[in-house]
Parts: sequence; structure tokens; C-alpha cells
Amino acid sequence: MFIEPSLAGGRRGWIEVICGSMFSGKTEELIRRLKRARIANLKVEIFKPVIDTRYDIQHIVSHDESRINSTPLENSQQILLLAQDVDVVGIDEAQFFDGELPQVCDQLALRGIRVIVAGLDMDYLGKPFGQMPFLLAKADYITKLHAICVKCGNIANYSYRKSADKHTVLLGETDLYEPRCRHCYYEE
Ligand SMILES: Nc1ncnc2c1ncn2[C@@H]1O[C@H](COP(=O)(O)OP(=O)(O)O)[C@@H](O)[C@H]1O
Ligand SMILES: Cc1cn([C@H]2C[C@H](O)[C@@H](COP(=O)(O)O)O2)c(=O)[nH]c1=O
Ligand SMILES: [Zn+2]
Repeated sequence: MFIEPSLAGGRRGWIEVICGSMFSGKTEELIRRLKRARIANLKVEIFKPVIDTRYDIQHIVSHDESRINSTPLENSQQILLLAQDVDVVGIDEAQFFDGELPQVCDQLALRGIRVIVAGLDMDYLGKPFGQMPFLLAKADYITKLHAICVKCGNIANYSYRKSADKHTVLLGETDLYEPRCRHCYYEE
């Protein structure tokens, strides 16, 4: 389990990345960290890309229905304007944001903000997704989570797409995707 670095003394501001396949618990872990920050009386702002309308337009919602309010954004530069005077910034579905997101996160961290980013490390083809590889390179702390393979019960790293749609971005849940381990993913 991720334990927050001490906030006492020293220079603050860092980037945490939570990654993994679909259903691995990224959103739950993001919500857990953000709720704890609020319990610590820190000022928290939460963002997601506007295209993520899967469960709710405004809220970040996990597959298990835990939720937290957020601000949907068209582009990552808006975070710099909206994250004034905050201690912690949470960002979900980072793979859908534009190419500016890594340097936006850098700037936030330099302002002394704790930045917590959650996103899919790989798309349905098993390729690095959007800005996630760059965020992983810049992160101070990385948490890779795993789902359970629906075929064999082992640890799952991959998000297998059940439809023939070839667009990289295709919103969905169990209707379109299932988490699979390496072996079950490549067997198909
Ligand atoms: N195959 C699976 N492996 C693990 N968790 C699953 C699976 N199918 C459904 N879940 C549910 O998904 C939850 C995680 O949801 P969520 O945090 O939204 O994941 P992510 O954001 O990584 O897609 C788990 O707590 C569990 O209840
Ligand atoms: C693999 C993959 C996923 N997506 C979409 C499907 C979901 O709407 C989100 C991922 O949500 P989660 O919180 O990680 O479960 O991304 C996509 O558009 N393209 C893909 O290749
Ligand atoms: Zn498997």
C-alpha cells in the first residue's frame, strides 16, 4: 500500500502515477489517496478529461461505484489555471489528455503541489497509451496495480477488447473489455 511521504518540512511537490490495466483498481486508489488528503485538511482539486463520460459527466466513478466529484476539462493547460492555491491535484483517465499533460504536471509539482495521476499504461493492443509513458518517466512515485484475469484467475496486466472496433479510444467497461494475464491475452 502506498504511504504518503511526510509533508513536514523540506521542499514539497511531486508526481505520483497510478497505472495498470482496466479493473486493476486505479480509480479506487486515486479516490482513496484524495480522500485521505482531504482528511488531512489539504486543499484538493480533481480533474478528468471531458471525453470520459462513461459512468458520469462530472464524477470520477470506479467500477465498484465509489465516486468523487471532479472538473471535466477539454485540455490539460486548464489545470494550471484551475489549480491555484491547492495542495493536491488528482487526475483520472490521464491517457486521454493531450501532449501537454507531462509538463503541466511538472509545473504543478514545481509549485509545491502533490500531483496524483491515474491512467491506463497500455491500450487494448498492449501499446503505451497516450502520455502515460512520459508521465511514468517523470513520476517520483509509481504504483502499478493488477486486475484478475477473467480467463484463468492469475494477475492481469492487459485490457483485452472484445469488439472488432480499431479506434484507440473506445469508452466501455465489461461490455467491451476484460482484464487478462499475458498468456491469456496473447493466446487469442
Ligand atoms: N477481473 C477483475 N479484477 C479485479 N477487479 C475487478 C475485476 N472485475 C471487476 N472488478 C472490480 O473493479 C474494481 C476496481 O475498479 P476501478 O478502481 O474503477 O479500476 P480501474 O480504474 O483500474 O479500471 C475492483 O475493486 C473490483 O470490484
Ligand atoms: C484499453 C482501452 C480502454 N479504453 C477506455 C475504456 C474505458 O472507458 C477507459 C479505461 O477506464 P478504466 O478506468 O481504466 O477502467 O478507457 C480505450 O478507450 N481504449 C483502450 O485501448
Ligand atoms: Zn489468464
